[in-house]
Amino acid sequence: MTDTTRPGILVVDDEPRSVEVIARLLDEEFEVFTALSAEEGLRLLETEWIQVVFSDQRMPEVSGVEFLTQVRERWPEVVRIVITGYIDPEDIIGAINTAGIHQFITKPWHPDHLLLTARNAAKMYQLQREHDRLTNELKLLPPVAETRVASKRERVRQSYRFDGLVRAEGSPVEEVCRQAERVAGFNVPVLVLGETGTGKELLARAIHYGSPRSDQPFYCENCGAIPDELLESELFGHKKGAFTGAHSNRLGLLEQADGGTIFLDEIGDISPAFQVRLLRFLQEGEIRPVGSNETRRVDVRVVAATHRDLTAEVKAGRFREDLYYRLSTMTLTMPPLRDRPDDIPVLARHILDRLSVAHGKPVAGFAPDTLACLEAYGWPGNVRELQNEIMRMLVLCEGDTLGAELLSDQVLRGAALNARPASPEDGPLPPLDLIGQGGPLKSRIERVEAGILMETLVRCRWNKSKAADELGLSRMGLRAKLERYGIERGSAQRH
Ligand SMILES: Nc1ncnc2c1ncn2[C@@H]1O[C@H](COP(=O)(O)OP(=O)(O)OP(=O)(O)O)[C@@H](O)[C@H]1O
Repeated sequence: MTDTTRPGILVVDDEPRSVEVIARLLDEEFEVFTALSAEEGLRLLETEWIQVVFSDQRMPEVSGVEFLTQVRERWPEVVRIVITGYIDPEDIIGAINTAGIHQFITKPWHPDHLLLTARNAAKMYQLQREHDRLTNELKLLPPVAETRVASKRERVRQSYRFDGLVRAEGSPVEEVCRQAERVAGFNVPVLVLGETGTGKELLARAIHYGSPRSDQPFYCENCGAIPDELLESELFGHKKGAFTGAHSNRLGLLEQADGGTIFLDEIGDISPAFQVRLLRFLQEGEIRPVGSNETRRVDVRVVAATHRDLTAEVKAGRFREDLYYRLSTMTLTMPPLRDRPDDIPVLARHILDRLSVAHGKPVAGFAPDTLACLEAYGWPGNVRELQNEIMRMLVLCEGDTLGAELLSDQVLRGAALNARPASPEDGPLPPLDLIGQGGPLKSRIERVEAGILMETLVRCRWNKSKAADELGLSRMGLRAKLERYGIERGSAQRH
């Protein structure tokens, strides 16, 4: 069985004696594989975990550079080194361009030099892998204004702290974060429940970056709507030829996340067969790539999430009870945005600041009636939908404030419909079904304004001082507007 703790090195040379000498030299520190031809070398690359290739330049069938060009095409991450008897500057440039050669070693080589080259190459492989991982994580990062951190890693960590989950004081999200912070330090699985867009993934990242594993990788896999075979190969990896299209070996995410955390989103959607596969992994801590006979032990913390009611799924027999208990040592629930309306203005402000910096479009903020609508709307898509709405408004905005006229019909209409009277005698529902109808912008805006006035008065139980305060109007200003729109308590609005 391959020793995955030592870097794998492949030595290719048609001279058995040369191969043997190099192998003996490197054997103490590396897992060494040897091949007497390029063809044999390619076969080994397909099946073994190899990070560095040393190849002789002069071989009968293909040259070292030609062989390493093929290696580059199929395994670009592998570090490639040529051993050659002569050095011609033009050959070097050609080899660097076509085969991406990391280094040339000239014959006769010194053992110390060869060993040092092997060590540096293995280190380079690791650094490159780490770099790729951080770049991937940074791609997913929300841009953070005013954050100056020393390193990329620190930037990632800073962005995903628990206070990166924006919420108002006293929000139910505070309690969720408190519990998550407590469980972060324990090496136990966490199940995050909540509707789509509520911030489950953000919470999972905060758990990882708040845990002792924070220096290790964090990977996400969306398990929903993806066929079993693909999911299996994504998570567990596969060997070349394991199925049609498996052109090369592939390292699964569970192995890549070794030492760190994997976030399995939409876990409630996995098939019964895959539930068994996952349960086995959780019980044994071992993975076996598709098409391979070898198992490997990995240490990965699992944070799973679903928008489904998983206990109901268990009761209905669609989700295995044993897997449910394995995953849910600690269960956290992200509340929907409509159940935490106080978070809306804080989140809206945060999102607007972030987007206006990211898109270089400074705006002062939201008009009071815009905020009132944002707070009244139900947000079935939660924070993600709020983000999209604000982005849309930012694109359309021509002034320096986001006015209600920029809101989508959906939000305007939904906000109005949600603004139910506190009791029947408090008055009629605002006639905001008119909003969706056509007409010149000015009259549509007036209809929106009238609706917002009505909604605010209903919510403030017709306390006009409170409504005026909330709307940022003087009492006189409010009265003028009410007269203009013919709004009074107990009467149907005339617009
Ligand atoms: N409290 C919050 N503070 C700041 N941003 C948030 C917050 N909650 C969610 N977001 C943002 O909203 C978007 C959706 O969040 P996230 O992807 O974490 O939700 P989710 O519940 O995992 O969604 P899904 O179930 O659809 O995968 C992300 O861009 C995230 O950064």
